Amino acid sequence: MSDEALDPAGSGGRADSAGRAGATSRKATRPTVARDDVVLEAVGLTKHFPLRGLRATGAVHAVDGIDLALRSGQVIALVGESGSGKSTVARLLARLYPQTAGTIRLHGEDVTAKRGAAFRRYARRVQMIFQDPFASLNPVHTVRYTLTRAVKIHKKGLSGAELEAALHALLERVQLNPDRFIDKFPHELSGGQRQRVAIARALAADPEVLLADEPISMLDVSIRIGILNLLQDLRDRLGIAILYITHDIASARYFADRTYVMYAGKPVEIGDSESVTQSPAHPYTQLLVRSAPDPEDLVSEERSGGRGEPPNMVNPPEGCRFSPRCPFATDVCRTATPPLLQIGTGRQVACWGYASRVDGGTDGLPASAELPELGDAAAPVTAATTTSEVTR
Ligand SMILES: Nc1ncnc2c1ncn2[C@@H]1O[C@H](COP(=O)(O)OP(=O)(O)OP(=O)(O)O)[C@@H](O)[C@H]1O
Repeated sequence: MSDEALDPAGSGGRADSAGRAGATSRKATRPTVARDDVVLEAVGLTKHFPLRGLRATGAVHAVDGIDLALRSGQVIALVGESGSGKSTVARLLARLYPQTAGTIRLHGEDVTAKRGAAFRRYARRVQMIFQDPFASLNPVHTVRYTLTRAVKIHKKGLSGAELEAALHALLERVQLNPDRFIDKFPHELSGGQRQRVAIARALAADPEVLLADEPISMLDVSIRIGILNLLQDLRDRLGIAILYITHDIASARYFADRTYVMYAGKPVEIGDSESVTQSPAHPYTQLLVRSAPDPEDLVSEERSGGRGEPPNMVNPPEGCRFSPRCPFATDVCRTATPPLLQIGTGRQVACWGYASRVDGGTDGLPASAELPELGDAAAPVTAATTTSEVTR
């Protein structure tokens, strides 16, 4: 089934009067935030999963000390290959896992110890959208049932015409025609339509933050852009802060305001998406960009790539975790962990190759003789600079 049944009017124009389910309750539950205000913040967020088994010792270092600030009306992309810790970051922010270390703050308030009603209040403000819309909707329930349940959890006491209006408003908000879709079962919907219903269910909570974990990767290529456009619309109209998790740096450029490139549980490059994708500074980002043959092409089935060893996350490499795969690595890269260095407005890179160029000199950084020679950050990556390729 195609997505042609979408309401082409987008219902966006009606959204403020009808499209926000329970607009009055929004006022009651949601603090007023200005566009670009920090809504959700992680500081030093870390997750180590202890190995299980009789003789097992150690832990998987899934996420190691990430700082992240999600702002109202902004999309941040977390990009990286499989196993780099992207989903774990989203699950930590959703409080589905306890963190090993670090703090999560909502509007500046530490939420890491919240339980019971306080946790439930947090959970409704920070909603997750999962990768697989086929698994995330119960096949025995209609769209009406699924959305009614979500609305009633978050807006107790709604019934009759008010409830019906709220359900219609939610479907309109995700650009599905309510009359056509409200009584459908999941098997009667396309993947894109199911993902829209899953997004509508998340919106029932009137969230301030959406954590979208690869929301398009399981969808037919022809409908991916439609879902990204919908999320963009929610960002713009409702000012929702969005964390967008993806393997695909090309879609990050299209969709995200800022991009964080993750490698082996750590961010290695951060900046506005245009700069990160057009002039990647970190050798790993260069490799990712290189593996996306056409940055304009959001609908490819697969990116090129194949060779290259992902790091051991139980005993991550010493120093820079990318050093075993990096064509520029020197001794310092293999022994000392590079900090995130400021390399321009809003841009940071964790690479010793930039240590001699950062503002404020090189105090505390290795002597320049020890540092790797990197090419111009803006220079295109060539085969000669690429010894391995990302696996996905
Ligand atoms: N519940 C868990 N228990 C143990 N290890 C886990 C658990 N969840 C994730 N990991 C490990 O943590 C590391 C990071 O996994 P994560 O799923 O966050 O990466 P990812 O970048 O999202 O990968 P993918 O794109 O494949 O989902 C991996 O080595 C993974 O095997």
